[in-house]
Amino acid sequence: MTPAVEVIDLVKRYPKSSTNAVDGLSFQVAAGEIFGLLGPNGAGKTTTVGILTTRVLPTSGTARVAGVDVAADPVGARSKVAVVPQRVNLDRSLNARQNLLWHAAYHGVPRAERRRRADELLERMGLGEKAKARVDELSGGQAQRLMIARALIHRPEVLFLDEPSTGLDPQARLFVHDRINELRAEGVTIVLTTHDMDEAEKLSDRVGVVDHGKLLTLDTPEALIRALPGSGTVDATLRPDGYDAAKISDLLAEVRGVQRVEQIAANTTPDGAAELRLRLYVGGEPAGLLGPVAQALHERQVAVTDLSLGTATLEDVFIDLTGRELR
Ligand SMILES: Nc1ncnc2c1ncn2[C@@H]1O[C@H](COP(=O)(O)OP(=O)(O)OP(=O)(O)O)[C@@H](O)[C@H]1O
Repeated sequence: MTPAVEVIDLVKRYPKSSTNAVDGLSFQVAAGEIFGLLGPNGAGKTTTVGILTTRVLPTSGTARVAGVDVAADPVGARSKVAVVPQRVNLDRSLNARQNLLWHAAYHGVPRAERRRRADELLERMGLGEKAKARVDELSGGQAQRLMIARALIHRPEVLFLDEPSTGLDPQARLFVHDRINELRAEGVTIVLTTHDMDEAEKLSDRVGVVDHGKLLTLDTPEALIRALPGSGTVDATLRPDGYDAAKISDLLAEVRGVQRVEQIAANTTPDGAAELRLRLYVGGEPAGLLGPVAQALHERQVAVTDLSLGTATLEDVFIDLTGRELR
């Protein structure tokens, strides 16, 4: 079966830049899949999506959507894809329904069909009451839903969603997630770029993590979490009292069963005491480590304010791959 998205050795260097924004990227997305494209700020995600949606010209390499080469046949490619950008780019001179009708006309949807599809999509996106509302009268969440409706009007095979739930309240976020899952069930392929690891873990069949324009890993969220050294965790909040963080980390790394110790935060509490939060990644059952960890800290007279169990998440995988430094 033809992949919905196919990227081979893709390179993009912007004019006057000394580095490649996309640097030899290769991956495939199967038809009907929800694929999460993740990476820190500046990793090259928007550029990659820009190439796949024909808004950015690649420097070299190949990019295909639904089997169509985006460089050789941009018009053909545009008929197969749709993109929902992060920023609202609706036409403010038109009402909600007119935005959809205009877009349908642009894509050559037959006149009689345009109205039917527009009304159906307004209903589906919970905007039935807002058909005649001007764009300025829509809330951020409603505008976002209207952009999804607009993207779907020409029945694209691949839908690119850029940060689909940034700025949405929890209800709107759940609503959008339900619609995304529904679209997948209908066979639409979805490429999602997001910084929300919880969203990526929940929605994506597979995720690819990119940094500096290169693919670092690609697999199902479950497999990536399982592959993380120590996928169970113990979070410890401590009062280091004179010990430095590195020393306490070394001490805990020696507790049997602890595979890796990561410093999550070092703060000062409102009463002026130093507080340190560490995450211990453990190989086996993390509950069995609570006693030994508490004991090791007690022996050094380090006060513990909280010890709790957790399992690793996609966020842990992401941080493990891309580090904690701010971009
Ligand atoms: N139009 C442009 N001209 C020059 N450089 C650009 C342009 N657009 C992006 N870049 C650079 O290309 C690199 C990749 O940027 P890109 O926007 O693709 O990353 P991203 O992963 O989408 O980041 P974010 O998560 O912040 O949206 C960055 O170093 C950025 O500064």
